[in-house]
Amino acid sequence: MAVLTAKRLTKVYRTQSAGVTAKALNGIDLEVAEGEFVGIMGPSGSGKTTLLNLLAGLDQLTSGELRIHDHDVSSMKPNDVSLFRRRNLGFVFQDFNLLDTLTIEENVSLPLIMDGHKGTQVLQKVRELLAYLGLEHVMHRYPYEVSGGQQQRTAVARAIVHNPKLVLADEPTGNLDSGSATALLEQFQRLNQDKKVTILMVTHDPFAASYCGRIVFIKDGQVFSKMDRTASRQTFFHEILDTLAVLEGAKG
Ligand SMILES: Nc1ncnc2c1ncn2[C@@H]1O[C@H](COP(=O)(O)OP(=O)(O)OP(=O)(O)O)[C@@H](O)[C@H]1O
Repeated sequence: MAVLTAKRLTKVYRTQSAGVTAKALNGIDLEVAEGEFVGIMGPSGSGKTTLLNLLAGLDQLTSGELRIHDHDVSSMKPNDVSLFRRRNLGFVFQDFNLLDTLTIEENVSLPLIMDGHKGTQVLQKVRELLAYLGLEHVMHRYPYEVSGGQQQRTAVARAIVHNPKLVLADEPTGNLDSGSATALLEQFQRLNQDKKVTILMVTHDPFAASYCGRIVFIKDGQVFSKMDRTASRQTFFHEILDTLAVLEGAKG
């Protein structure tokens, strides 16, 4: 079943200077099925952030159709979009975005509390997840008292604690050292395989992308090519490097 279906998405930005427009997305089609781990790659300025913002309901499409879990997000009112986003999506950002005034455990509890859940039910679910992600020994600390890798795993726990239909990750390894990045990618892979979490990840990094099951390459606001992982991660990594070389070399 498709979790996300985007058809002919376009986004035109109107810049401050009168009459000047920038076409950031130019007819993107994208489909993500339940249980997939999909990567989005593309050169700087190709439209990755714009695409993610549209999928997240943080910005409005200029034209096209966007369905998430059979809801037509493109025709929802802004208030409905924010509620829909909170219930159905999870987010992991490059800079973690944790609240410094809350402990690790409280940060992860927040989505459930905001959704009206209370007491032991919240505590049990959060502690289970923290244990699964190897964070139980730091759960009473504040974000600035744990490592970057632990902060990002906390962000992952917060992104999935309410069982969202889709997790959107924007350069999640961008601020991590290589050891923590690898650990995070292995967690993503485990969550995807064991817990069937559906993930869409934007990344510049071919190593991070090699953990995905499928990559969609974009260039100049359009889909340039798609690639499925059919063999080992190492083989996929080399295939991604080859495609990036063609992508960077191709005239826009
Ligand atoms: N608010 C804005 N107003 C006008 N143009 C914009 C705006 N945001 C992005 N753009 C333009 O839209 C295009 C796509 O930008 P976007 O940020 O989506 O690319 P990106 O692939 O995420 O780039 P990067 O990898 O450098 O973050 C670029 O040409 C950019 O200059």
